[in-house]
Amino acid sequence: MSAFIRSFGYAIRGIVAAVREQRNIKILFGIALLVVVAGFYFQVTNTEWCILLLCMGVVTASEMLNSAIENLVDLVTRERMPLAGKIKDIAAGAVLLLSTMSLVIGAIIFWPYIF
Ligand SMILES: Nc1ncnc2c1ncn2[C@@H]1O[C@H](COP(=O)(O)OP(=O)(O)OP(=O)(O)O)[C@@H](O)[C@H]1O
Repeated sequence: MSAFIRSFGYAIRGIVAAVREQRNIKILFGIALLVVVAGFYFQVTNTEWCILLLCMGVVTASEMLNSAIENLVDLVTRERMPLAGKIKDIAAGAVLLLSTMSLVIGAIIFWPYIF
């Protein structure tokens, strides 16, 4: 059990490190807060809450994984290398893809409440 609690502590430390290091994650937390406020204001349904929470979790987690990959690449090499750049670009592309999808999902959910 103590090993479980310890690994939970490491994970929390990882979240804190990612938030401190990555400006994008701070922005994502800000957007998530706005979405939560809008969700309460428009009183979205339970299903819509689940979809919104899933989107926020997936986008934030993908940004954290992107940050971990960037750190790993920098650990392996600080030299400018095409492969290192490609790895970082692919990881960043994954975040962009999920963020765009989540933006569209958010628009689909909130559009009928706003207009
Ligand atoms: N080692 C590298 N070799 C080649 N291209 C790189 C390398 N590191 C980063 N890049 C390119 O720069 C982009 C941004 O990378 P990253 O966010 O790590 O910033 P950086 O260029 O390393 O500079 P900094 O970390 O100081 O902001 C990557 O998506 C990639 O295209």
